[in-house]
Amino acid sequence: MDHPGTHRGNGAGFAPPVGASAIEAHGLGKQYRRGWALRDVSFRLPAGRVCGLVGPNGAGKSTLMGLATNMIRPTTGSLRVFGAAAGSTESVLRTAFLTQEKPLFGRFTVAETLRLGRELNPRWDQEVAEGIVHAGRVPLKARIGTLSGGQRTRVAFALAFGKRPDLLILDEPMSDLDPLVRRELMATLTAEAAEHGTTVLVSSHMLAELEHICDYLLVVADGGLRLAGEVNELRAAHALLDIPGGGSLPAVAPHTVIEPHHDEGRPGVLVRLGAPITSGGPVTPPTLEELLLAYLRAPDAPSLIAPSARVGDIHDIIARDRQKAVTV
Ligand SMILES: Nc1ncnc2c1ncn2[C@@H]1O[C@H](COP(=O)(O)OP(=O)(O)OP(=O)(O)O)[C@@H](O)[C@H]1O
Repeated sequence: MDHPGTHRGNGAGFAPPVGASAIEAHGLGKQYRRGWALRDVSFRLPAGRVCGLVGPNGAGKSTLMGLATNMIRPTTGSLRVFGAAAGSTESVLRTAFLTQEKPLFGRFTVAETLRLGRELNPRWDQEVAEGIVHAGRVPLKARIGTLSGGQRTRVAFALAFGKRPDLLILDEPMSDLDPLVRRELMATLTAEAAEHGTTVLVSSHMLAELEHICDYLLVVADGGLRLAGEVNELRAAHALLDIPGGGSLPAVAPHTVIEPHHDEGRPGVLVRLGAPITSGGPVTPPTLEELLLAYLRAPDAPSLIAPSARVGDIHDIIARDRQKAVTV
């Protein structure tokens, strides 16, 4: 079953509707007894993106994913999935969630587990699910309880992909996989996302790995959103600048220094650009990993929500109105 506003599975790639949001959060917050796990978070994740969710331990990543899948109820604010309230039938049918725990029935065989997936999901794709299981040579007759941790993860992946979700949320799903299997499942992930236009939100501490698969980024720290936007727009908003002689920080004004950066022993800084740089040769944007490390190491740096990730942005509203006019 296709959904309004999506174009799916023609094998020629996917162009999400202009302005469509997979996730939109407004003033989202979650307070536990010990304090706020997430506070006043507002952003949108445009449909069709593969988005990395990054942050230090305890930053609020799992909480955000729990809120997006209605496993956790917000204390403040709201979150919508493709325009529907998190937890509504529509958002549940369109979302697959894979956690670190991967709860599966130990007594079920792999085949029975996939059959359950088929019976519970109207859009089930048996071929995709079996393909993922077969690629790891996991026997369909094996009981889940007898599988290794990595094999169980593979079955959980098969269930998630077999559901043919529009939004796939992965909470550090690959921590127990060997490097070759990680690579294989990452490749499956990006191929599936590109072919079917699936929006992916994946949390990971493996920054170098995210660089290969993500075109969008959310960085959380201490319960707040620090960076949000397209990888390219976030990288282009920053630069690595040499500081000749090693001193003179005023030379980097009007930019915001995020952190000192030493490239092959040359003193420099990673800055958020406050104005275009017109002199001094080409500007080097940081790699995604350099950018993420800088923000993780500099918790006091001001947050940056790029235009594409802002909610209530006038351009969004205009684009969405245009889209509505086209689809009416
Ligand atoms: N059920 C809960 N009860 C109380 N506090 C909680 C609960 N779940 C999470 N927290 C707290 O909320 C904060 C955010 O936790 P969360 O699990 O979202 O972080 P995370 O970014 O996913 O961390 P990690 O990278 O370690 O998995 C932490 O301080 C955590 O202790």
